[in-house]
Amino acid sequence: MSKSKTTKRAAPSRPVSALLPLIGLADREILTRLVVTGCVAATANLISLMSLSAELNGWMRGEVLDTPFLIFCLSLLVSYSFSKRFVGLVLTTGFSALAGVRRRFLQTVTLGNHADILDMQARRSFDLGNHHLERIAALLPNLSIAANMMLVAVVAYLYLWTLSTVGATLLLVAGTMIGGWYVREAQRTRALLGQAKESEVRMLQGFSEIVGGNAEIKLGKARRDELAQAVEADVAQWEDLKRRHGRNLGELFSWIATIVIGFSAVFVFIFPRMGALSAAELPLVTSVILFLARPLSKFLNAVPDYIAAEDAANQLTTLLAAMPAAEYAPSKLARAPRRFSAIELRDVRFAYRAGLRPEPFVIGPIDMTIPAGSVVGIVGANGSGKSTLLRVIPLLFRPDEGQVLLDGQAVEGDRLESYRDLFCAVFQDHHLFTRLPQGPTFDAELFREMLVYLKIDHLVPETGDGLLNRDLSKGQRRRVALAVAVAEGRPIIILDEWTSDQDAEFRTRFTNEIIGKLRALGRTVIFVSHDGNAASVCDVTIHMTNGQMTDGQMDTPAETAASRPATALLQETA
Ligand SMILES: Nc1ncnc2c1ncn2[C@@H]1O[C@H](COP(=O)(O)OP(=O)(O)OP(=O)(O)O)[C@@H](O)[C@H]1O
Repeated sequence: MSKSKTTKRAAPSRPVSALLPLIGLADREILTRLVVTGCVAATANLISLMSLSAELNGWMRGEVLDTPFLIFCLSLLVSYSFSKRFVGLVLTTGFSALAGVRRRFLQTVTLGNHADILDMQARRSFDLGNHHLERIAALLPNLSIAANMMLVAVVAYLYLWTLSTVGATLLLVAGTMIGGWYVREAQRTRALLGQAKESEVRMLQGFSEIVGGNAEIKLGKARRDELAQAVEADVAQWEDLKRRHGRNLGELFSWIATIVIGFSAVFVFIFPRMGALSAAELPLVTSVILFLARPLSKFLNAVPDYIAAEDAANQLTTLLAAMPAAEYAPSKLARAPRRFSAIELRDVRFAYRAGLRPEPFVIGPIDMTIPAGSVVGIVGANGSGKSTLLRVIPLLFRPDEGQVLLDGQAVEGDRLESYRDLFCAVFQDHHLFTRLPQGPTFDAELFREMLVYLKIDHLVPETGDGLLNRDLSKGQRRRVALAVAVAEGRPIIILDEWTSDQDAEFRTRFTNEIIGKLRALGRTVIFVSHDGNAASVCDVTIHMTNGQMTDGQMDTPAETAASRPATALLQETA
């Protein structure tokens, strides 16, 4: 079987902004609509200001002007409705694009038909990706308002240009210089936040170690002090970085107000004295400058947020580029297959990807046959590769070499999904879903019957829903999980050390009864066990030693039920 581990997408060339394409605003048509809407809103905004200022001038001259008031009302209305459209367009486009990213997570990381289905790396990427996504989503409303304000500032600035070329040029030069400084400062402030986040992660890890290992550290004073000191150091570092960040942010925001008022002062105090502005122009220019102050400070205030969102978008884009290309498609299977004759593993070899160890753990080459209806036990020492093999058989881990055959045909391409559908499993780290399967193949009657058989029915509500809401012990959870697996009706049941959390009664019942019951239901059972007696109920016993299969012959089954032809049993229950 050919290896199909993470197929990486080609790394894209780095664009000017990672945020805009990510939130769907790099699209030319949307950008044009945004600019037009924003400019109409900004112009209307400016007209309302100008009519206000004209009215004020009129009053000062002892005149009452009716027309500007009408213009004021109309322009205010236009400004309101177009600003609303602008912000709405940014937010709807942005959130739709972010929902698209979420769908991509769903299709690739969570459900993707790729090798690393249980890979921690995929889970980490998912958590990290979600974190970035949340940050961008939280900043988006603020940024959309700031973008709208930026257009208002641009229009007001263009108007200022018509009133005072010297003033507008001075403003542009000073604005470029001060803006450059401001962005650099905002980046430095943002970097502090990044460092604070790192120490926060370490600090929270420390806290969860202390909470998780509470019982252990209560028994060992030295260990407790050591952990407490490490967490205290992280808390102190986090505090220091957060304080510096807060101070810098406060300074930046104060600068905004100072800069804007400083500019107004230049226009009001200096320009008229220099003769650059006439007494008639002064009130108009001053009102434009004061008008500029509001959108400008709103825009500048959002710069640190924008840097944070760009940072998150950059990381998210890198993550998306590295995501596996294999995508999930809704199942075409109307009904899971219920019959097969045999599964064969031929020269199968699987290696974990290199991690902390210099040499990754390898299993194989494995050769084995699993006839339908048989009971296969996998035994061996800790770390010998039993659980790994248990994930290779249903192809949750795809072999690097060799083939898996279903009824003599290699399981590849389109056959993979229907092959996996033959199995249900209770792994060591199994997940008990909050809702029972809803499909027609789930046998609710058999589920209740199994709950009674496994003596857990009194703790599971009649509907079966909210299973996880019940405070079940580990052993009880495994019993419920087994009942669900059986009721799902798939022909093969995988059990990884199912007895490890069971009491003495159920440990004994597992080999003496439960396996026999599953066999009688026509199920093929593949299980891992440390129980020395397990081999006595198996048709095939696989002995694993350091990833190698040292023995895998068909033993004589201890249970008489096994002597019935497997296919006959399957046909009975299908
Ligand atoms: N995700 C992983 N990445 C890399 N190596 C792993 C991973 N999971 C397990 N291993 C390694 O593979 C080896 C076999 O692990 P496996 O869980 O299959 O053993 P096992 O026989 O089931 O052990 P146990 O009886 O303790 O459950 C171990 O040495 C383990 O360190």
